[in-house]
Amino acid sequence: MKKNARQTALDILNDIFGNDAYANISLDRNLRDSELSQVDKGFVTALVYGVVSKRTLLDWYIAPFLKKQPKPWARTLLHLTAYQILFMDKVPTSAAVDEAVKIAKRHDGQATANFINAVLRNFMRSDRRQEEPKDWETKYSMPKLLLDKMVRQFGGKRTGEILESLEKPSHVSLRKIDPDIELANTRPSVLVESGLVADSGNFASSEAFLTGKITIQDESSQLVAPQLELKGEEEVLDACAAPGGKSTHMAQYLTTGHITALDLYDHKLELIQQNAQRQHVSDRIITQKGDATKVFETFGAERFDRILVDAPCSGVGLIRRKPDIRYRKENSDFEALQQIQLEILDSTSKSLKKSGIMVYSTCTIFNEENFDVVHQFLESHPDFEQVEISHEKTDLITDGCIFITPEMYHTDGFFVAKFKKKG
Ligand SMILES: C[S@@+](CC[C@H](N)C(=O)[O-])C[C@H]1O[C@@H](n2cnc3c(N)ncnc32)[C@H](O)[C@@H]1O
Repeated sequence: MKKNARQTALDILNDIFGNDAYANISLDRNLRDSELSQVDKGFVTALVYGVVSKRTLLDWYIAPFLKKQPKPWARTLLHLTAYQILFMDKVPTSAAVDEAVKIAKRHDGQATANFINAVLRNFMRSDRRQEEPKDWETKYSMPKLLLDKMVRQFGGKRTGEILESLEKPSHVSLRKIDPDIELANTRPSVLVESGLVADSGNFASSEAFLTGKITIQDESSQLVAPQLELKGEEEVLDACAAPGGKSTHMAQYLTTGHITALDLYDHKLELIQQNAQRQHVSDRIITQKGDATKVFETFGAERFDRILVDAPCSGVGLIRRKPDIRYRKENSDFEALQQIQLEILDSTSKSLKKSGIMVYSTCTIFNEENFDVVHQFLESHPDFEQVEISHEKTDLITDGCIFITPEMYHTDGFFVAKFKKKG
């Protein structure tokens, strides 16, 4: 039997919460070969991301109507249906409930179907729908660990603004590869010359994307490549390169120079190659499997003119696009990541030529992976100095670094620091 959209969404959600699958990967795996129409695939994607980003809140709405604790899949089915009732104006409530009851019956028989039916009907008859929780942990479905860290770093007011902005749908951000390209329903980015922004749209299947005239890359991430000050002939190391967003952007500035694009995994190196081919820069990008903490051992001293360390990080700045990130963090992750980030910088710094430029970037908003790393690196590497970054949008700059949080320009949260090796 052909699997319908809601059943597909439920299966993906169970994969995420039951098997710890990444939402984007599970969506891709389940939708790639599915017989669903494009509209239904869009519906599944909206359901999955919606339920993931509002899981705690949805549970708060249905909890008073649970006379017994449902099995995990049945609880997720209730979340899925409550999400349609509360947040999807165009979906008729009756269709959402009827389909939930059918799924429950197929899955576990009539008794469970009756239970799901009773919970949902009681929820709809109550005033609960008009209520809103006050605490941010529930209202924004944000785990306490992250919430506490945000409040400590940003204070209550700005944390509230960040959380509120994460609730709004992401923009689609594009990078122009053909500088003259004009695309309907897009507007120029106010942050980067290379950028175009759209409120929505499936650009990955557009002619411009497939022929390499544009690519999909967040505006904040497009701020990185210009910091390398590439003239064209440089030998560049991109130490953590996959899937190649920044390697391919840097390659656009090169003529005779090359980028060595390093990453740990073969399947990720393939993604860089695919991206480079589509964007017509594969002659300037050499992929290599390797560990960025061992760059010095692999490449030796003073080998590169420029180095980019787009480090593995907690990715908290990406929560709007990847809402499941919030459930994957533990305190020890932040400490471990800082250690790796410093190890990578230590090793790569030795392979940079004198007077060379090294750029460090992350897609997180927490100090311990950003400013603290910069301070510790500079303290232990007196042969390096920080280069102050400037930008016409002066609010992007904090202590000489680009530091952008998601509420400022509705982009991902991002950090960029720039260093020079003394001559
Ligand atoms: C933030 S992502 C890089 C994104 C990429 N620069 C881009 O713009 O598309 C970090 C990457 O670092 C890789 N990575 C993690 N640890 C690494 C290590 N020790 N050495 C090399 N790459 C590593 C991960 O596989 C991941 O692809």
